[in-house]
Formats: sequence, structure tokens, C-alpha cells
Amino acid sequence: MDRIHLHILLRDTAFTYSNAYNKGKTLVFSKVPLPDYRADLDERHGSSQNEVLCSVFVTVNINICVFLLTLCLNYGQIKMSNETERRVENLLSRAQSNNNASASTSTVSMRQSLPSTSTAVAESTTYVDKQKLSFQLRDMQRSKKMMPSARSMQSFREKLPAFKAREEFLKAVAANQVLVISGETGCGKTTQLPQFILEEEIDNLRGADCSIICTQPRRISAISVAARVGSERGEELGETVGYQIRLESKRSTQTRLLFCTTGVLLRKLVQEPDLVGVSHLLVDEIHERGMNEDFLIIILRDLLPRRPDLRLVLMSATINAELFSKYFGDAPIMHIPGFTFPVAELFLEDILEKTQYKIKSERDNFQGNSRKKRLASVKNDPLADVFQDVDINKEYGNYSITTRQSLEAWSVTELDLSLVEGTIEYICRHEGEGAILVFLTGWDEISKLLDKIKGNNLLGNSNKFLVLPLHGSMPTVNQREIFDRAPANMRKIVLATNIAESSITIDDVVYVIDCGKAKETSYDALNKLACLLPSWISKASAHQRRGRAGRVQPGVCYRLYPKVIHDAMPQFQLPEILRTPLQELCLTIKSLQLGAVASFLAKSLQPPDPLSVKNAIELLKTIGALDDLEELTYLGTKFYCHPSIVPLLKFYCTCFYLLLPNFDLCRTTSMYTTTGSKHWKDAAHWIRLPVPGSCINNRCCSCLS
Ligand SMILES: Nc1ncnc2c1ncn2[C@@H]1O[C@H](COP(=O)(O)OP(=O)(O)OP(=O)(O)O)[C@@H](O)[C@H]1O
Repeated sequence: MDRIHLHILLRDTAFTYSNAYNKGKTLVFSKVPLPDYRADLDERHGSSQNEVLCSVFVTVNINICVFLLTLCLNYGQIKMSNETERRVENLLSRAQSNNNASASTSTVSMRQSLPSTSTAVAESTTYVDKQKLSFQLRDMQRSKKMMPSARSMQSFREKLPAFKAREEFLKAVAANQVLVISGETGCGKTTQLPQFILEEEIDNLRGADCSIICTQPRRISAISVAARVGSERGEELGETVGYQIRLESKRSTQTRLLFCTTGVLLRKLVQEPDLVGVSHLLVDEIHERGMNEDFLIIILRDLLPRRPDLRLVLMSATINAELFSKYFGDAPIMHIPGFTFPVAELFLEDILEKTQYKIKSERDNFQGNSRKKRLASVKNDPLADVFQDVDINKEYGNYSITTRQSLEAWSVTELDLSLVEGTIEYICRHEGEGAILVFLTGWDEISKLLDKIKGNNLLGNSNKFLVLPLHGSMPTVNQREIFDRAPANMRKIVLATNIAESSITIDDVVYVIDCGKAKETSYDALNKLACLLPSWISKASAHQRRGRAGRVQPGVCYRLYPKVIHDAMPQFQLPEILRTPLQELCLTIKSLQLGAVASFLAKSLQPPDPLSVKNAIELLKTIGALDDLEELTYLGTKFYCHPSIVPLLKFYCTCFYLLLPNFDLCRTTSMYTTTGSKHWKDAAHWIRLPVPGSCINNRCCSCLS
């Protein structure tokens, strides 16, 4: 039967409403009005599209499937055959182990509540007490400055470019509610600018009333910068300078400068929308454009008219300053030149020439498997296209034949860990002293490289080499170990993800090895999934990585990709708000209680397409994640913990039929809807989704493809 006949037959017999989804491949017939959700609008969103590896897809699928099964098992006495029961149990235990492995990167943390932030010691004290406190703080600051250790720090600080801009900066802060700082790497913006404000306030006896917050995109930078500023002031961490990150803080009633993660401030704003008691807010590394940073900016712009006394400073090394200035009503921009010791830069071709490392791809043994053919098969990677067009013999004519052959065999998609190992070995054998910082994309690469290093004849000697992993999911106590100096006669090698990219100073790092990629949320248009996949970094990130060397002495940056790729990298990364699937974005906004989704997103620095946003909300309502008032339902909170679930819901409805043959969906659904429990109703609402090839209650769906 063709589509048209089926359409007419179903419509005329029982179903009044019909709609075509999935570009007309799926027809849904219904006795009740059908949603307007249009999948094609999703495809308009996000330009960072990747194909998901099969294994990723399967893992995600299993997790979601299990979640749905758990949901049913929790909410209903579903009768199952022994065989089905066994299959379900298998799935549950597989997912349990998968979840355990990835628990550390869970987004659950997004919803953790803040410890109460009593910024206002001064508030609870009388005017006289406040004055007394201000005098105390000033005297303490003066006496600490006199100590010999603080004096040597002071002379170091005075050499930083930020110091020359001190007066101009303080005047600009006093005169403007918003200030945009473009401070180049190493100028001292992170450690000095918040400190200048603190010193100025305390010196002018405003210490009791001042409360400065400086946000950092990551936990490790919040902690390490707080520790550095504390030590520059000759204090213990937690006195006037402290930090607060998720589930951990070091602060006291004396704390006047608090370094915290962007997420912590976001949650504070939800609890205290007027940020009462905070006098200055500095947002660092604003160029990173994570979802939290973009949300924060929207909220702050709304807050400023309500808090004319609040001062906001937006800072970054490689900032698109005009964009931010315009967003905040043409806020003034101040530029501070950078300072780093010279850092030599070597690209893949130079590294291959120096190390004589031979890249050999197994696939190249097959005749006709040329670089151009291989690269042509790499989809959605403009940088692969750039490299594909390079004539190796012409472009690298000055390099040896071995180097040119290696460049021919080099893979744009997979990082050659033996090349990383070879580069580390080369540095250890031929270069001078100094720690090595290696940028990799994730835990998988870090642990594989750790194994390779262990097995390496030279590097495997644990008396000579101290190898430390650094990953966002590690406990902060382990993360902090990277800052400790290696024992005498030992070389420190840090294997890190991009969390070591900005704001941190590992003071003995001389060599940086940059693989050129980082895992980022990408939108897989094919499978309609958000996925964390290695993607090329931007020039701004590459610059930051290089900047981790040369902070206290000259350094070398080894880039494990050709210069042509570096030159073709985008200047800045696409903001996360434009990379994340809209349904997930909407759920995040709702779970953070940031108000109506469409109007909230419309206020962002680079808003997503409004029609696509409306469409995403429509889908979330249809599947029962949001109610009619656009509030998060119980199911919505569950989907939020499993963000990839939304686009796959229809698929899993089918799975239910395959896995639970004895599950009487129609009966169970009506039973649920009549129990009166909100959770049952949510579940029932979801279960009533159209399922290909099935007739459920008053809807029927036909899959024609
Ligand atoms: N923990 C530390 N140990 C030793 N020196 C440090 C430390 N932290 C900072 N410094 C010194 O202070 C300088 C300025 O550091 P700061 O983090 O303020 O720079 P920045 O301008 O924010 O740079 P970036 O944007 O690259 O992070 C560094 O280049 C380094 O010389």
C-alpha cells in the first residue's frame, strides 16, 4: 500500500488528525491534535557536527534504554517472562558498570545546592564594628606587606605589565559599572587585577564593606589562583583570599576576595538574584564561552540596573572585546600587553625532522590507500580538507624524505600516542631540564599514554620521571599535586586535558606538547545526539596552551599537527550554547530555574534561532519533560540527567515492545492515568508517544521507510 492510500484509509476509518514527521517518512494518525514538532529545525542549530562512533552510540543507547526500563520497573508491576527479566537484568548491570565508569563526569553536579554564602559579615555588624574591621584589615595588610617574603613577591609583581596599568585600571573600575579587559597571556590579569581592587578597598578603609568575587571556568584554576594570590599577600589561604568550588571551600569571615567556579556563582545568583553584599565581580577567561559563562552574562546584564553600585570586570587573554563591550552598552575596553619569556614553537613537520620519528599507518600498506583518499573520507572536518589540499612534496620540499613520508601517513583523526611518547623521549634525551606538560583529549588517551610510558625503557624509570595525570574528574587533592616541584634529579611529566589550558601556572613547566584537540560537546545531526568528541581547538586555545610554558623561564611548545592546520584553525571556538542540542539547553535552563526558555535565550550574546528554540520546547512538552506552563516535570528532571535521551525517545518506545512482550501498554497507560499520582501521569504521558507500527490508545503510527 502506498503512503497516500494508507493516509486516506487511516484518516477515514478512525483517526481525525494526521501529521508527517521525519521528512515525511513517518506518518502519525491520532484522535487528538498532534504536536507541531519539526525535526528539520533541529538541524539548523549548531555548526559543529560530527558522526558518532558506533561504540559511543551503542553505549548511550544502552544507558537510555536501561533508564527507561528502570523507570517502568520502578513505577509499575509490569509482568515479565523469565527470559525478559533476565535480559533486563543484564542490561541494568551493564549500564550500572558504564555509569560507574563515567560517574565522575556526570552533570548531576549542576544541581547541587550551594553552601550558604555569608558574604556579609559586615551586614550583621554595627557601623562601629565595621569601622573597626576596616581598620583591622588595613593594619593587617600593611604589616604583611612589610614581611621579607611579601617584599620579594612585591618586587616580582611590580615587573608584571598589569602593575603599570594599576592606576588606570582602578580609575576605570571606579568610573564604570562594566569594564572589559583584554589582557594578554602572563600580564597578570588573573592574579593581579582582583588583588589591586582588594588592596585599594582595604587601604581606603572600605575593607569591611568590600566583597570581591572572581570566577574561573575550572576548579583547579579557582584553587591554584587563590593559593597564589594568598601567598603573594603573605597570608594563609582562607584569610582575606579564599576559594569556593563545588562541595569544597576555603574561606573565613575575613575573606574579602573569593575565587570560585562560574557554576558556583550561577547557583548563588539563583538563590540571591541581587547578589547582595558583593561589591565587585570579575569574570575571567570569558572567551571560553561555555554554557555557564554565557548564562552568567545574560543574568548579569539583567542584574546591573538593579545594582548600580556593583562593578563588573570581564577579562580574557584572547577576547573578542568589541562583542562583549557592545553587549554591555559599549562598556570601555582596556588592553594590557602580555609578558612571557620567549617560547619557541615547533610544528609536526619540525618535530618529525628533529626526532626522526617515522609515522607509519598500517592502512597505508594497501595499494591505493593514499592520503588524499583517506582524508576525503573524513567528514565534517574543514581542517582535514585543508590538509588534503596540501601538496606534501612541494610544501615540505626542504624537509627530508622521511619527514615527507611521515606527513603522508599522518592521521588527522587519530592521535598517534607513539608520536607523543617519542616527543617526550626526545625532550628527555636531548633538551635541558624542566617539566613537560602534555595536552591530550581525555582520560582514555591519558591512561594509554601512562601505560606506554611505564613500558618505555627510558621514561619507565620511576626514579627519574614523575608522571602525573590531570583530568577534570580527579579529586582536587590529586589535581593539586601537579603544582608540587619534582624531587631533585627527577623530571615531572604532566598528562593533562584542556583543564590545564588557562589561568594556571605550573612554575617548572618549560615544555608543552599540544595534540591540537580537546573533547567538546558536539551536535551529531545524523543521530540527533549531543556527544563529547575530540575536535580541533581554536587559535585562542592553542595560544593559551603555548602560554603555559615561558611563564617563569623560556620554553618550547611542540605542536603535534602541521602549521597549515594551525593557521586554518578558527580564531575562537563556537560558543557551547550554539553547539549543544536545544532540548538539552532548554532542560538545563529550566533546571537552573532561569525562567522562560525562549526569552532567556533571546537575551544571549549570540542567540540560537528563535524558531528552533520554540520547536525544542514543543518537543519537550510533547514527550512530557515540560508541562503546559513550561515547567520541568518529574520526567523532565530524569531526562536532564540523561540529556541524550530526548531525541531517542521514539526509538526506545519500540524497544519496549521488543524487550517486554508481555507489557500491556494500553492497559498500563490507562491505569497510570487514573491513579492520580503526578509521576504516574508523567510516565503515562510519555508512554503515549507514537510508536512505529503500533496502535496505542488513541494514536497510531506508521513507519514508511
Ligand atoms: N603559582 C605561580 N607560581 C609562580 N609564578 C606564578 C604563579 N602564578 C602566577 N605566576 C606568575 O605571575 C604571572 C602572571 O600570572 P597570571 O595568572 O596573573 O597571568 P594571566 O595574565 O592571567 O595569564 P593567563 O591568561 O595566561 O592565565 C605568570 O606569568 C607567572 O610568572
